[in-house]
Amino acid sequence: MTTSPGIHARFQCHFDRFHLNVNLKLPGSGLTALFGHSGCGKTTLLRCMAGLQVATGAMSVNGDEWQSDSSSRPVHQRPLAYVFQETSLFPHLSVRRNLMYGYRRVPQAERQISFNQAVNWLGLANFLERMPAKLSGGERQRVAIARALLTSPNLLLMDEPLSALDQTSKREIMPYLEALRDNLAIPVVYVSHSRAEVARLADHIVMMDNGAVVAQGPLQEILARTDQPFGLEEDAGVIIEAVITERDDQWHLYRADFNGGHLWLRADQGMEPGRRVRLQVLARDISLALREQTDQSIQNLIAANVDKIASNLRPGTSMVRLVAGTTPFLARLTSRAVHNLPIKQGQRVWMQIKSVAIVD
Ligand SMILES: Nc1ncnc2c1ncn2[C@@H]1O[C@H](COP(=O)(O)OP(=O)(O)OP(=O)(O)O)[C@@H](O)[C@H]1O
Repeated sequence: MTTSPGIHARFQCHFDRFHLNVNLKLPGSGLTALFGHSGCGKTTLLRCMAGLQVATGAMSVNGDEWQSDSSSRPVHQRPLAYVFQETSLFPHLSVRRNLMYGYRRVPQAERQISFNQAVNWLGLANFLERMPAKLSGGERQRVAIARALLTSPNLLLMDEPLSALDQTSKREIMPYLEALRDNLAIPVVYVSHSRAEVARLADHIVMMDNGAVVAQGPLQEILARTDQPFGLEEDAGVIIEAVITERDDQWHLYRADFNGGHLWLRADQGMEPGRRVRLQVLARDISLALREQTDQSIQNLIAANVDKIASNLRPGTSMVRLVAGTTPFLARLTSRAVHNLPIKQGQRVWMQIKSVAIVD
């Protein structure tokens, strides 16, 4: 097992009718999502990482070996924190005392996150004297995450932390999770089967099926693959990192710049220039033209190079991977359109983008 940076996780474990067999190298920072259908083994993999599930294999986190073929540290000797679907706050302690519980046990010299930092990141300043029963589900989960961070872990594991929350609470907690993703120095491994959560939060994605990894890599790259894991061609689409640069009050539009051009979008909520957003562009919402056609209704026209064409994934349908600047896109076309235009690898084309949505 290597002691190089990043997370190395190689596990094999067997239940009656289920086999987990993975060998992963994940980034040593940022948020990695474990994504896949119910029962594919996400929780089992997380439990193997934590040492909660006995498995053969090896595990190291940024050079620190937790498990090898000859030895395995028990869970309490692995410097990690685990956040579950359901929070387990002490009901008889205030938020402040819940937070202090783990914090006090970490020697001062080993504390990586200060009390105030955790309180600020999770927006808890106004709740510190409240009892858990007086908090909403989302607020309780924010306390649970802060409490986990205050134990100064080297790895944060989160198992569907939003799945017990209603839609409103999910919306409220999202910006806090985004802030964590952007501020935490330690890696986060986050289990989810929600595409929306993964699209919004993940830097890196591991797609699992039946106990095995079917694809893994940076979110943008994986979503822009022409061969869609799980046969998701119908919903195929890319996520783009962009910055709002302009608000057009006359037409109620926002301009979002990304590496490769800019897109105009409508948004329900008010946004100030400078705000970073993730945008979703579906493959079925992009058509291609060989010239810039301004005499039509689609306003988002982006020049791009054809990188790859996957023909007849389904009868009569082709998936075209394009790159504008450094940003990949997917366009789903009929194979006849690809043939008749024709669209060829390496060609310069214009993408006509019918719809762009902010991921929220
Ligand atoms: N202790 C166990 N004994 C026997 N089978 C188990 C045990 N734990 C999990 N399994 C089985 O292993 C498979 C993977 O379960 P796991 O909970 O890891 O899936 P998951 O992807 O996290 O699913 P979900 O999204 O529904 O939480 C399932 O078929 C499950 O029934």
